[in-house]
Amino acid sequence: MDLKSNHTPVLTDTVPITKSRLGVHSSLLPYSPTGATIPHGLLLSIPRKKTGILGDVRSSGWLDAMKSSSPSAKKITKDVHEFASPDADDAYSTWLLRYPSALTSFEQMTNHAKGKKIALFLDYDGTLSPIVDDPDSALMCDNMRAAVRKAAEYFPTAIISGRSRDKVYEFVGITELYYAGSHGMDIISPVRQSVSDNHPNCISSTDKQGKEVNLFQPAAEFLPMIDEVFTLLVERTKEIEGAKVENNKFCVSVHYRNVLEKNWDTVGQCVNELLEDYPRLRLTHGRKVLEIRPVIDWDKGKAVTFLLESLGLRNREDVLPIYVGDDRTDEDAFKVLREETRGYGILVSSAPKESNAVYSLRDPSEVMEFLKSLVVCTASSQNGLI
Ligand SMILES: O=P(O)(O)OC[C@H]1O[C@H](O[C@H]2O[C@H](CO)[C@@H](O)[C@H](O)[C@H]2O)[C@H](O)[C@@H](O)[C@@H]1O
Repeated sequence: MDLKSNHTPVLTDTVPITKSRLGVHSSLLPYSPTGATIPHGLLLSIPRKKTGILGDVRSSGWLDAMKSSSPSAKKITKDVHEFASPDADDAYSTWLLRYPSALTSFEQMTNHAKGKKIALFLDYDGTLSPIVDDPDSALMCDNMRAAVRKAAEYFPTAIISGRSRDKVYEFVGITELYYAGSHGMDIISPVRQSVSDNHPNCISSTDKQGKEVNLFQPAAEFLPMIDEVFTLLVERTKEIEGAKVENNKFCVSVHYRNVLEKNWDTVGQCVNELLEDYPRLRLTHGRKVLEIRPVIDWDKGKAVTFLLESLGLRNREDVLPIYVGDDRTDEDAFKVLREETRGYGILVSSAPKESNAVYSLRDPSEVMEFLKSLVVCTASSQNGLI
């Protein structure tokens, strides 16, 4: 299977992803962990600096990063579907040459996948549910739920979300799936001895149905810190109309989708100022959201590898992982698949953007169509092999 296709890997994260890359700091403070529970290999060395000079901070980029963090759902709809200009259409068509639609390339994809077992990895927000103004109302529709449930009958299927694992489980509500919350920092996976041997933070536990599982929480020691930061951010942003702080267990999201653009810098300042006091936390950008997370070397890409290993599917020539996602955090997973030249990353986007994905889908409704097609195609062949 040739996954290199006709384009070379690209770096997608045009917006800086760490505090140091945001230009917040100008001198380097090596990260020194105080906790003992994180395996050494997971520690990220993030250069940090304490400055407090917010003028410098602003001029060095985080406000630009906030502004460029994905068009709103309304804007996408307007730009692409309702009043799409010929220029926008042309740009999207040109972009599709580099990231072909997984629907129009479906036959080609399944031909490449012949004889392989598919493992499905799905992001939640913007992939299974459309982006909406209120994060608590981002429910997936029943048809999508049915499509995911059906897919899980044929393929091992995992949801990997920035949300807390409990929250995403509440939204999805399908017991047959594997769930990774907090951008992969909270995973429930099948019991497998080799995995718990390799990952000291992996412990035996039981899931909601009482089944024995492995629970992997590589940032467990950060829990009190994240709670503290959540409480402080709720307090400090309470005067900013429209700002919303979400506790995602091992990370915190600060939403500014509903904040007037003129006040975005106030949101950014609040977050960056607070982070000055937490050198073991870092900042990443999502879709109109600032995400605060522990400085550990763990992301959605590592979560995919972990889950493949837990499912006994890692390093197997007969396994084809497919990851569908829309966000910058999903790029880590696309990258892993691309670098290992196995599997397909599928970017969900209605607007052209750089990605490590190989294919694209326009929106969640196309994701649903894709999942249904995979099931139909697989059902018509033998034993889950296509
Ligand atoms: O990894 P994901 O499952 O894609 O989660 C990423 C973040 O998604 C949510 O925020 C985004 O979706 C909201 C609902 O559509 C939208 O209002 C918000 O602007 C988006 O950023 C979620 O609320 C975050 O906590 C997740 O980190």
